[in-house]
Amino acid sequence: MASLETRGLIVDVPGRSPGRALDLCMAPGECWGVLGPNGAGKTTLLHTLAGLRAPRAGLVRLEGRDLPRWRRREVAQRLGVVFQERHDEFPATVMETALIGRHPYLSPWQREGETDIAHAREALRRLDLEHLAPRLVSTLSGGERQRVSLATVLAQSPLWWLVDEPTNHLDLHHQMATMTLLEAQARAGCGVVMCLHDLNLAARWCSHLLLLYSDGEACWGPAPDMLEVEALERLYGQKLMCVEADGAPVFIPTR
Ligand SMILES: Nc1ncnc2c1ncn2[C@@H]1O[C@H](COP(=O)(O)OP(=O)(O)OP(=O)(O)O)[C@@H](O)[C@H]1O
Repeated sequence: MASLETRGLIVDVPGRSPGRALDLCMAPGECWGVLGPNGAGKTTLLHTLAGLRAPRAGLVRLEGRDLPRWRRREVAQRLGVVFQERHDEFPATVMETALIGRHPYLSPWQREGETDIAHAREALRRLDLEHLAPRLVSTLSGGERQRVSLATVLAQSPLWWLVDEPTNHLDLHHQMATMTLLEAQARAGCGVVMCLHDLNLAARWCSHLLLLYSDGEACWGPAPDMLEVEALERLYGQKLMCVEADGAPVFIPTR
């Protein structure tokens, strides 16, 4: 019942023919990677799943109920979205930003309480950001800001994580730490849907994959079934070779 589903979903990518309707059934515990070339509609799909953008056709269903039938606050308690870039440049500190994750649980003029502050502190600790708590977000590096976005959703404790490029701007250590965090969320009973450009992160960490093609075609299923060299070459218009390392397939673009 805690599933996130789509029925006949056509995401609204302007100027594109409908392509294949998405009938996805994503369950808690699963980690979905959305792969595809630039402009294929990955971000648009994520925003549609979050109810931030209307689909061209079809519907999104959360816990068996159509998304528009939920109250916005109920959705915010269940779906956490990590956007690719944040442009809201309010002069807020790292701590104040993490506390925004608690707003779905507060009434409009209610101040954050001790539990909220404890959630935010713990989220900052998990993302290696404790020492930056009093800093203005506008003064942070790209990778530090990305970790603040992740910490804000962690403080929110959503059932579903919708993440656009989780490793954007992150160094190798923080890439691994972030993927480990998302995997731990899935193990703890959350669902994760993430757009990824790094095919190898997807191959290593995702239980399921959705391949979105430029023309609106799509296919999806358990990751091992989707990691076919030919399908991936067609997806990216790029020749690939595949080797195995550390127990996972590794795809290398050939020159
Ligand atoms: N408001 C808009 N008006 C016109 N075109 C738009 C609008 N929003 C998105 N698009 C177009 O829809 C297409 C899909 O965009 P989207 O951001 O979902 O792609 P993406 O797969 O996430 O790409 P990327 O890998 O570059 O992040 C793009 O071609 C984009 O230019």
